[in-house]
Amino acid sequence: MKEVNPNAAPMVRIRGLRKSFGSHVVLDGIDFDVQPSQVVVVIGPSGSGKSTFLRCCNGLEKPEGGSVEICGRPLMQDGRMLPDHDLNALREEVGMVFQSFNLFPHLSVLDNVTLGPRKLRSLSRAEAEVEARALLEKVGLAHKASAMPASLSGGQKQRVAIARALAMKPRVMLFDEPTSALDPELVGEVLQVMKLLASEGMTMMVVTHEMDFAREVGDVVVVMDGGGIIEAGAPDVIFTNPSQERTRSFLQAVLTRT
Ligand SMILES: Nc1ncnc2c1ncn2[C@@H]1O[C@H](COP(=O)(O)OP(=O)(O)OP(=O)(O)O)[C@@H](O)[C@H]1O
Repeated sequence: MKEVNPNAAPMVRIRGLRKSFGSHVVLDGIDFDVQPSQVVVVIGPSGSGKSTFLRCCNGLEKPEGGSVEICGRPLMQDGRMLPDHDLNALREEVGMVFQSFNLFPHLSVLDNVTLGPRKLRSLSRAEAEVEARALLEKVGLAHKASAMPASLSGGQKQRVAIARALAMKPRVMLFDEPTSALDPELVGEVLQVMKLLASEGMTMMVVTHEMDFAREVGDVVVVMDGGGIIEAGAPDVIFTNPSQERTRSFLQAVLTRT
């Protein structure tokens, strides 16, 4: 477990977060802090609001109430989002990786990674390419710089998506089921890159069904159900001695399935 400085300001501070779709309350007043360098793994049954929670943390979903702060700066307050210009600036601090990769299909791997820094960080093509090649090296794909996304495996696409998110130099990385769309034999290569980022001190929030990853890499495991966080704690506690019966039966169901 990483040392967490109790006096450090949280990297992500969430208070009273509420989100509904129509009459369906998905997040019912969530309070949570993510400390710098922490890896928070979010687990819970299907439909428990894990993705919605993550998406609220970078403004992809607009909540009805509550606040989210990134590095002390409000992304939303009392359910009101920042104006677009400020929201976009703050979003650059929060990288997001989706289940479905979301690469630009008409751009090469290198151009996928350089686009954001050129447009939003105002880097020259040459500067952006130097950084992008280093990131592709980090995710083990330096040799695929000129390839088109369609020629890559799912695991390779996801590693490009991670490199692309990192190219914006985020302070926090959000992963929404990054391995769920992958064939089982490709899951490991993506988890490996995520483990590397964790070991380098990246602050991460990860929604995943990969319980081994939650156990090995998570500093905190958050269990969601019924519109809220039902418990949160160190993986060894959550996995061996959860305080909630709902956590126990969820884990039992998941662990017997895998
Ligand atoms: N855009 C939307 N419009 C209407 N309902 C939505 C929308 N997005 C999510 N929901 C509903 O909100 C609830 C929570 O969805 P969410 O995707 O956050 O759950 P989850 O825990 O991530 O589920 P899963 O593990 O299956 O991905 C679900 O009942 C879902 O159907």
